[in-house]
Amino acid sequence: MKIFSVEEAKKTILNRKALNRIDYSPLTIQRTEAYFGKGVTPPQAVEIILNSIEAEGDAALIKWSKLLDRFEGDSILVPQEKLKEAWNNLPVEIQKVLQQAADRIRAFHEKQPIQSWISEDMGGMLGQRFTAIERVGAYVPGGTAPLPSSLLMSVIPAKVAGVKEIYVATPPEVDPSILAAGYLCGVDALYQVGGAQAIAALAFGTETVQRVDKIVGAGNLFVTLAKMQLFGTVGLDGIYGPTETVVIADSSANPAWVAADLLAQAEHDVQATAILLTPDMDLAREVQKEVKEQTAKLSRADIIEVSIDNAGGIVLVDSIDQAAQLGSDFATEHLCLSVQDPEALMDKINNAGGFFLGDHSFEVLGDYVAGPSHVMPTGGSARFNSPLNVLDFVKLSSVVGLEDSSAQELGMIAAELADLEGLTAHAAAARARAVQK
Ligand SMILES: NC(=O)c1ccc[n+]([C@@H]2O[C@H](COP(=O)([O-])OP(=O)(O)OC[C@H]3O[C@@H](n4cnc5c(N)ncnc54)[C@H](O)[C@@H]3O)[C@@H](O)[C@H]2O)c1
Ligand SMILES: N[C@H](CO)Cc1c[nH]c[nH+]1
Ligand SMILES: [Zn+2]
Repeated sequence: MKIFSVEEAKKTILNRKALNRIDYSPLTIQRTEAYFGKGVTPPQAVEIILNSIEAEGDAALIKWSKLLDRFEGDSILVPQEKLKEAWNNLPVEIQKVLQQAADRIRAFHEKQPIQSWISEDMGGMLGQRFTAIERVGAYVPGGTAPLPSSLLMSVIPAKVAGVKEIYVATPPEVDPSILAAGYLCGVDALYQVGGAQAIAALAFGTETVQRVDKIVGAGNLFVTLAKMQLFGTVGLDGIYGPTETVVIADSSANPAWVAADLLAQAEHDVQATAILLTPDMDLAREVQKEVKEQTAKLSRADIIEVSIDNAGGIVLVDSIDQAAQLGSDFATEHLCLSVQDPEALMDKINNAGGFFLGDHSFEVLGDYVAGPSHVMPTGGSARFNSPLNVLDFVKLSSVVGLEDSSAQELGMIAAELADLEGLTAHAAAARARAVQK
């Protein structure tokens, strides 16, 4: 893991680019050209997929799944009895930990206050009425690693919000743990399809896949690019792409744990980001050594080495305050504060998907069982977006039921403003109320 100066880091690993203009890794370019032809970029490949799903439905879905995921089945829909069978076949201790995680995630999201309200002190009924989104698609990543935890983290907040129909899509072959998690959470259907093609199918609907009102869930570059291209066609939760973690550490931090936390997130994807910001050169060297030694023992060392080489590093900062500013500007998904006083440091930082306070509240707890959803904003979108939560599954409607007297008085103001805008029909509608019934 390379040690950077702040100046070097600002030109490289801390330099955020808009997602669809990033320099794709050679591996990603090579894979995409292998499927779509020389010179085809990932956004162009995604556009090809989306257009074909919209035009050809299931036929295109099967075609892409065969090409991209070596799918050999003939139906995208996994029968519900397969979900129940997978749950029943799980070892009891695995059923127990999935249930424990699900219970904590539910308990956390049930604490989120969602309350419709009506006031009567502005001339009649005025307020906001919350309603759950009717149909939600939850994408569960499963390319390099099946993530049943992601199914819990996407579906449970939707259930707490009152969403009536929840459809899951995840790449084939679907790991039994994901099927079992789908049974545990009571999903309405589970489709064995991944990538951009899954997002397109949920957005447009096909002969087999239910069209939904909103799609949530994390995914790789292709899933994220598909969501970006489908903005407006379907409701979307945000940019929850390749995993990112930034650790801010001082001399109090445990270098072995800092290295372990960086590697945990680096193993998600060749495009994952793992960065340490520290003013302590001794710690930097210790972590560098730990990263090397620990990586050698990890089964996903191949992914880690690419991601660390691609977007990882240690940045030697002048102070913890400078680290806080750099961290906030980077707006990472996970921000781990392994410092003497993490709460005080958090108060100096505005942007992060999730704050993990202290050496013991490590982000892997957040990945599985702390409670908040681990589906968190990436690509710098933590500047304006949040981790997936109950609010993603409700929408509100304004309620206006003014008393006649107030309406007439306000109508005259509206009419003047309509005149100002040259909207004569608006003005006429307002003035029509001014005339006694
Ligand atoms: N931000 C978060 O909250 C969060 C949470 C969990 C996981 N993640 C991220 O989700 C991602 C999971 O990635 P994954 O790849 O394991 O699974 P994935 O399910 O996101 O993507 C796999 C799909 O990508 C498609 N694909 C792969 N290469 C392609 C190519 N060259 N052209 C077109 N399509 C292609 C395949 O069809 C496959 O079904 C990782 O980046 C991980 O870091 C993020
Ligand atoms: N850290 C991931 C979010 O970027 C979530 C996850 C799932 N399983 C393990 N980790
Ligand atoms: Zn993780």
